[in-house]
Amino acid sequence: MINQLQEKYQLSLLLLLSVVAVLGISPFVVIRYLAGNFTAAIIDITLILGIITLVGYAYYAKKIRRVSAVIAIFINAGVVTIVIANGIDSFLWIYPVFASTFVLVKPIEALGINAVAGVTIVKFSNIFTTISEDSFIVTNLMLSLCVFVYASHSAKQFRLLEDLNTTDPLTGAFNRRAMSSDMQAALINAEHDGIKQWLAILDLDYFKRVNDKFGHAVGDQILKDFVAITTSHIGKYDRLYRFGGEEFVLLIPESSNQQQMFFDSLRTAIKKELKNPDGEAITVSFGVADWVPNTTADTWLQRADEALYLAKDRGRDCVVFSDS
Ligand SMILES: Nc1nc2c(ncn2[C@@H]2O[C@H](COP(=O)(O)OP(=O)(O)OP(=O)(O)O)[C@@H](O)[C@H]2O)c(=O)[nH]1
Repeated sequence: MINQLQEKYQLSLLLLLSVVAVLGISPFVVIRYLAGNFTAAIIDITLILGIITLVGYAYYAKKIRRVSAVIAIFINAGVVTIVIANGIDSFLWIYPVFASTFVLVKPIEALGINAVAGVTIVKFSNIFTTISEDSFIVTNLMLSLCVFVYASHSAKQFRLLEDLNTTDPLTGAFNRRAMSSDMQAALINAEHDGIKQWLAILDLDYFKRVNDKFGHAVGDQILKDFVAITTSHIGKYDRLYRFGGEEFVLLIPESSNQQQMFFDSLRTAIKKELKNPDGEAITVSFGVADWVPNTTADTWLQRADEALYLAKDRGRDCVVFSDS
């Protein structure tokens, strides 16, 4: 859900790479055919059709990572086959293919795939009667290592960008952007498989008094403590978002029928662990709405907000469920 940015980026790279590959390989189908080298022409056509099919599948099925890995293996197998079949004439294809592998899969996986392809070429092709085996190995190692360093660095930058894009800088909870895309995914899943899902708005009680009495910096620390405590009590797939100010949203994508107990025990745990500097408990009010057919992001939040309003009205420090 959170990896949408990465997925979009990977898909655009995949499309670009496939266009470059198709434009680059297509002329060779004609050249090999005219030269009477039908095996090479058939391998080239297979590569082009394979790449178009796989990229088309990735685009429509949205299985970008898996298909990228298949394409990486496919083009490496293709280059190995063509170098073994066609010899020195096709040798230079190794370099763009090995470099492209780093665009398709994780750097360490690309190193592995390239290593297998390189060793296969060394073992089975006859190109080393024309070129030096040492040069082949050293130039490939240099290429792979340089691209490996670049790709690793770029992957790290991407993770950072993704964190900045989806995380609230003060508390470390997910932000509203992440919440919107996760809610859309949760709604699609619920609509598709009918699994009950829950959305709760959690609002710290009388937080203004905390700020007024202890100052904004202490208020900030309490918000961070709240996130740390809540996160430690929720499930692996449950997600906490900062909705704004001292309001947070908890999205529970799959759940048992024990929701009343779960939210109450979470409320009690927060009350027990979240304290102001005088040691007094800070309480939280919960407004909870379950997923019902035809729920939209807006109606879901609205129902949870109405339940929260009732929780505040009933004296705070309690859980109120929307009655749909
Ligand atoms: N320290 C700090 N305070 C914040 C932040 N965001 C919002 N607040 C404060 O949260 C307080 C919210 O106050 P109110 O909306 O009146 O709510 P409340 O005092 O919690 O009262 P109830 O919600 O009715 O229980 C305000 O004082 C805001 O300044 C933040 O990032 N840091």
